[in-house]
Amino acid sequence: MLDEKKFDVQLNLWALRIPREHCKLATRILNGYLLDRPRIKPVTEDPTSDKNRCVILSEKIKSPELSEIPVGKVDELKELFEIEVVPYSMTLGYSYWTAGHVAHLNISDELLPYKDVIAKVIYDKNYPRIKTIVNKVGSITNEFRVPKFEVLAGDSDTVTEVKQYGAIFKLDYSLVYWNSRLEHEHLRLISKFQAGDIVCDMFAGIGPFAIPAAQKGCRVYANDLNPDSVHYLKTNAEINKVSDLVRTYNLDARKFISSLMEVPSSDGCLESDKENLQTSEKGDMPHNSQTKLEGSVAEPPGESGADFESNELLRAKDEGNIASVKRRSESLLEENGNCVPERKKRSSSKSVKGSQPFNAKPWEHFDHAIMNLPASALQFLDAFRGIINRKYWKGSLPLIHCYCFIRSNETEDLIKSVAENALGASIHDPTFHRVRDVAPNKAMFCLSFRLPEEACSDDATPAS
Ligand SMILES: C[S@@+](CC[C@H](N)C(=O)[O-])C[C@H]1O[C@@H](n2cnc3c(N)ncnc32)[C@H](O)[C@@H]1O
Repeated sequence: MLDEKKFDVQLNLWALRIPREHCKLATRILNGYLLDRPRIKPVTEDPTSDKNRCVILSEKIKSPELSEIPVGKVDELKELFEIEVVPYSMTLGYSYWTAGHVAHLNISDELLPYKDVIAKVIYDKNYPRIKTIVNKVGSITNEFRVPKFEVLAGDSDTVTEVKQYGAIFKLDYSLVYWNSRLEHEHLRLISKFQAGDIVCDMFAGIGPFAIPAAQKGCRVYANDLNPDSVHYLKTNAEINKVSDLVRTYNLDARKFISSLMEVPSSDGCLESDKENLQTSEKGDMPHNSQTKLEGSVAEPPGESGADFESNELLRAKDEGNIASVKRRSESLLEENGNCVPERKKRSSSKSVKGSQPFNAKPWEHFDHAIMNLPASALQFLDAFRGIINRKYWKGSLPLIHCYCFIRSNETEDLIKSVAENALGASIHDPTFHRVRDVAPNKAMFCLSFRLPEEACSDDATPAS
């Protein structure tokens, strides 16, 4: 008989008891220092008074002196209200420890000799709810950020489904990147977007930003270099019924953004479209030459885009042609097989906010770029140098959300200067949002800023 009590984990934490009207601001100030556990909200009712709330602090806050929180933040709170620190205990019981049908273990070195026994017990006690037990092996070194797992018990099928904020994500965890701990962050960033916004997700993975953004009514250009991620990105757009708002690409991020920003020539067709046509006509690329350079157009089922994708995109000769092939498909979709002169096309993307179908022109406007590849996204900022053509651009410049790591011996100013060097321009009013600690001396941050005007100047050279 399974003793469910054995699964209990007792958390002895600290919380701040604060007037409810200050809750929003206080949680913003305490960003990075709040309890960070999936499915648990760090703000709860105060059992002693409905005028207050309890803001539960992270497990790393060890004492009521709050010495782990920077003094500046504590001072900011003190200006708002008198700080009252109270002990806060909670038990994460058997029901908390939900799992998909795969249990991921990260067995420490000293327990490795017992890994098979551990796996067997978990498997026997939880089958059929859990069908596979895996253990993470080594650290992630490959460019697609895919961890290696060994199957310790059960079915070796590595395809699974997870749910986040009402969206379903299908994935093969042996082939693609996935991290359930980013759920809050995905949600936080999407909460900044408006319906109708145009979003470029440069390192989209299987879609945890792209899908909920589309569910909110944003139009999303989603790209990933890993062809398996793109496969699941498309699948997930279909499962969540947002294919008409998500366009998927399988390119290097620099190539992706520069292709997307390519302005069509005056006759409404891109120069590279013409080259593409020639390539297709010559037929020097076999139909089945689908490589990781495939770009795809996620059109609603039954639209003419489907044929276009299967016949034309698979023939695309190199990465540079992909977006232009895609854009030509937009023209084709717009007017039944003909490239449409600019004047006949619909008006600017901004004027169609929230409308269907997906008829954006990213070289005229996009609102947000998401760059979640924290180990190197800062270096990819050079991709924005000189890519915006002021002659065509409408409205304000886009907001860039660039994820990065900051070590304890580094400062936000240092990271800002790394970003500025890559951009070739000064960044004004950046915000740093602390996402989570990833190691004792290293935290993941999201650096958000508006693309500086300077980065659009003719002197800013595009990245090669
Ligand atoms: C940290 S994951 C983030 C995935 C997703 N945005 C998320 O939040 O879960 C980074 C992704 O970038 C992709 N990637 C790595 N190098 C890339 C490149 N040069 N261009 C485009 N995508 C790349 C990887 O395949 C991986 O899916």
